[in-house]
Amino acid sequence: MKTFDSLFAELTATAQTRPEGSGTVAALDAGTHAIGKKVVEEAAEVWMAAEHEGKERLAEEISQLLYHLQVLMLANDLELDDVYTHL
Ligand SMILES: N=c1c2ncn([C@@H]3O[C@H](COP(=O)(O)OP(=O)(O)OP(=O)(O)O)[C@@H](O)[C@H]3O)c2ncn1[C@@H]1O[C@H](COP(=O)(O)O)[C@@H](O)[C@H]1O
Repeated sequence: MKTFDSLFAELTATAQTRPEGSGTVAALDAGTHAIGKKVVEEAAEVWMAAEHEGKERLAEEISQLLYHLQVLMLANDLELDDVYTHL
């Protein structure tokens, strides 16, 4: 099963190797403004799922939010430790 750290390692490699058809590469090319909008959209979907859609949908929406947060980290040259130091 993927974890937060293993997904970040995968996305870091994806950003470097830039495989064709990667949504991550497309998002990174679109830039921080576009990624930030996606983060806000996914956060709203997390909120709605928590209120109305049940645990399974909530877990799915949270996974998408975590993904987009990681893309935002990569777009801004943040490492996991830059975040973990504040936990
Ligand atoms: N975990 C994810 C992941 N979570 C969410 N997403 C993206 O976020 C979108 C969220 O879906 P929504 O239904 O909320 O959005 P949508 O409006 O239907 O879709 P869009 O029109 O916004 O793309 C998905 O369509 C994906 O584009 C993800 N994209 C990729 N990953 C993983 O990231 C890795 C690299 O992926 P690629 O860069 O695509 O190769 C792989 O392990 C993937 O599994």
